[in-house]
Amino acid sequence: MKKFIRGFGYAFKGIGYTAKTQLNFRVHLVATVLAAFMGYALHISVNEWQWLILCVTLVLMAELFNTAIEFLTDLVSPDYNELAGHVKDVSAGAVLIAAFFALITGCIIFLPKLLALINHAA
Ligand SMILES: Nc1ncnc2c1ncn2[C@@H]1O[C@H](COP(=O)(O)OP(=O)(O)OP(=O)(O)O)[C@@H](O)[C@H]1O
Repeated sequence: MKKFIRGFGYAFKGIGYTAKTQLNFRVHLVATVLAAFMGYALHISVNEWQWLILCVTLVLMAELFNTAIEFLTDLVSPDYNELAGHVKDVSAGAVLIAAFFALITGCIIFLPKLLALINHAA
């Protein structure tokens, strides 16, 4: 049981280290807080909350894996190596796809509500 709880500590340590060292991860955390605030303010449905939570999970997971891959690449290939470059580029591509999915989902959920709000105010 102690080992199981210690595992959580290591996981939080990894997330904390990523937040401390990676600007992109911090940007995604801020975007998460903003999306949650907008979801609350615009009264999105349970279904929409589920999509939002899926987006946040995908993006943060992709960013954590990308960071781990970057660290590992720097460890095994500190000098310039074409393959090491490809490894990092492919990994960054995965984050981009997750972020793009989140952006499109965010537009689908929030744009109609924001437009309705603007129309109502006009
Ligand atoms: N060892 C290397 N060999 C060849 N190309 C590399 C190497 N390290 C990085 N690159 C190239 O430089 C790009 C940026 O790498 P870098 O390690 O700076 O990552 P980053 O995305 O800027 O993340 P961070 O700012 O967190 O370090 C990579 O995507 C890759 O194209």
